[in-house]
Amino acid sequence: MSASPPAATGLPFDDIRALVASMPGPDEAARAAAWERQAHLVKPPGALGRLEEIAAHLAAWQGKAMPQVLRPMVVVFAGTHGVAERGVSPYPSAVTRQMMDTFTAGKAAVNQICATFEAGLRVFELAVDHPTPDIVEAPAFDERTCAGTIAFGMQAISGGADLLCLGEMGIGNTTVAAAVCHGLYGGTAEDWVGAGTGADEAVMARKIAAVRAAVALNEGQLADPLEVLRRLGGRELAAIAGAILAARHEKVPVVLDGYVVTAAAAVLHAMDPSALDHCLAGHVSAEKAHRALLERLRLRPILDLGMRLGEGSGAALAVGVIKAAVACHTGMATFAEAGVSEG
Ligand SMILES: O=C(O)c1ccc[n+]([C@@H]2O[C@H](COP(=O)([O-])O)[C@@H](O)[C@H]2O)c1
Ligand SMILES: Cc1cc2nc[nH]c2cc1C
Repeated sequence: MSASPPAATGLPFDDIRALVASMPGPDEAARAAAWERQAHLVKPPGALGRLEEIAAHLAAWQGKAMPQVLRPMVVVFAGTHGVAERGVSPYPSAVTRQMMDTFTAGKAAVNQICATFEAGLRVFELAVDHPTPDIVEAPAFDERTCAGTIAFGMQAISGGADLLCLGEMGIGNTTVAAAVCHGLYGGTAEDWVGAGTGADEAVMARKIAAVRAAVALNEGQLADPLEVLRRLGGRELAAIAGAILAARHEKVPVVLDGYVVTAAAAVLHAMDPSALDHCLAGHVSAEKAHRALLERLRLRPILDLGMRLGEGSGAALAVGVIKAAVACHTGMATFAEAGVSEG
């Protein structure tokens, strides 16, 4: 269930930029054919609401009028963060490996949700025993390692999935996600920091101070979104960006999980506003800034259940809705086939 840590590939940022510049667009003929079919299915037009949009989205990005979700895959990237030693989470960094063991034992929340919807689950370890440097003091990576970790994340689709759900595990990573958002979008540290796993007032104050200081350390160096990722991010965020990019090139639609995954996705969006067009937001998490971030990215969450777990749980839960959308699209009769009178 886990893979080895990222190997340094020597891939520089220019290669990542080239992959962003060469992203394929949607199959508009497949999208149009899907909407045409929806118009004839045995229901009042539009009566399946968002399910119809989801079916058309999958048609456009899988490139087939009759999309399928037979092999949904949830990929969880796990990383550790030097900044966690500043007391920005109620939990110790050791929980990251302990939770990986729990995923392997099949006993975490995401395991149960994947089993419920017959989704696969893969956990990729990203050198969990070697935290990235504290972003308040130094960049999280050098360019080669950051690009190598993005490349490593591209393996997420290697199993042949037809829908890729992205999740993460990493104590301290809601601080890192806030730093990335603050670095990309400005505002104040307070705008982007939330309670994560359940920060109290003292932890919140340390989080805000850490995010403010990390961004201040890099003042004048954050115009390039890949530099924001390199200086303020972490391994799981870099790998998630790579997975989103690889899925786009392989015609695999993506489902994003919570704030941390969306912050990683935002790096690609800042490089090219169309970079997330193949992505659905599985849910809006209870992390304070997630809703605002989704709005900024023009992503409408499928679910809004007050969850704030991470580990891909919200994206995995959305698989149930997405599977139902595809089942209706492909399995329903048309008015003519059912012999039902059209209005
Ligand atoms: O992504 C989210 O919306 C989210 C919100 C709250 C918590 N998390 C998870 O909690 C961990 C990070 O929380 P923290 O407090 O350690 O920064 C990490 O393992 C995430 O998967 C994730
Ligand atoms: C127990 C626990 C489980 C998690 N799953 C994702 N992040 C997590 C953080 C904690 C603390």
